[in-house]
Amino acid sequence: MYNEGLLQLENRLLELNEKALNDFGLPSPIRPHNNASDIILIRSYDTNELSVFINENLLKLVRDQRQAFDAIIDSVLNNRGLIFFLDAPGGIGKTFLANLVLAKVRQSGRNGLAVASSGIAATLLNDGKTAHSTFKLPLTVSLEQQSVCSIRKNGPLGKLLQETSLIIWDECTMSDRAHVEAVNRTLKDLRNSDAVMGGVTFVFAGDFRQTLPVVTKGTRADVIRACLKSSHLWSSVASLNFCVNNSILAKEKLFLLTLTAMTLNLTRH
Ligand SMILES: Nc1ncnc2c1ncn2[C@@H]1O[C@H](COP(=O)(O)OP(=O)(O)OP(=O)(O)O)[C@@H](O)[C@H]1O
Repeated sequence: MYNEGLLQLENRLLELNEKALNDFGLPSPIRPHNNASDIILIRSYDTNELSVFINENLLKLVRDQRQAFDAIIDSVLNNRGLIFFLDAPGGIGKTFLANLVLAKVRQSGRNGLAVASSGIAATLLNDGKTAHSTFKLPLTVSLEQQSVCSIRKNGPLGKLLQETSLIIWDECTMSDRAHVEAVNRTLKDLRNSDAVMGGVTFVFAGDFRQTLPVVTKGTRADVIRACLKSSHLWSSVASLNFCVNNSILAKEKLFLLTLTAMTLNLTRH
């Protein structure tokens, strides 16, 4: 019990700032691994469960979603390191597609990381976390500084990012581009690569029609300047556009009509 407590504490510390208990003068837990730096901050997935999930949902993809799915999976499986942006209005199925892509990549035994700009959006992704916690993003970034994330190359998180084949960043349109640029610099350094995002297949998802980055006391021009679209990285991004998902809209319309009918019935009595 005592050892289990220490293990859990140390795992959390490693996740938060890559430090072990003995870095703080506290007793170290006994681990099945040789040392704390061997811990890989990655979950192992049940491939049977993933297969069931994929089989259930792959056939549901509409044409545009399927094309996007194939393009992303092709980039991952052939190590093309392409950068995509899932461009569609809210409710059209970006998160649905993202979860399916993650399942496919994880089922193939590769690492797929899911992050989102907000905590709520992160909970909708399978094993998703916030971009801030995953990339250890600096709290204050400015476009003038060449900020990087505080991730050690030989630490567990550094190793994980070197081995990752796919990163999905949902609701990226809410993030300041300085954060995305800091991640780009960090991945290039960690993966010893000059390619954008260090050569990992990267999928941004979001909707510029929804919330944009918040710039304290900023003008409209400042907000536009903070947008991902204003970044030099944007020229490397391939947009995958979704049309309106008719089948889903039809169901939603039917649901709304049923609700309206029920409300009218209630008010009549
Ligand atoms: N091809 C599909 N088949 C069945 N259901 C789908 C499909 N695509 C999306 N959906 C469903 O539609 C709803 C909205 O999808 P989703 O949350 O992925 O949209 P989104 O584009 O990420 O929205 P937002 O930008 O608001 O986060 C969800 O309930 C999802 O399960």
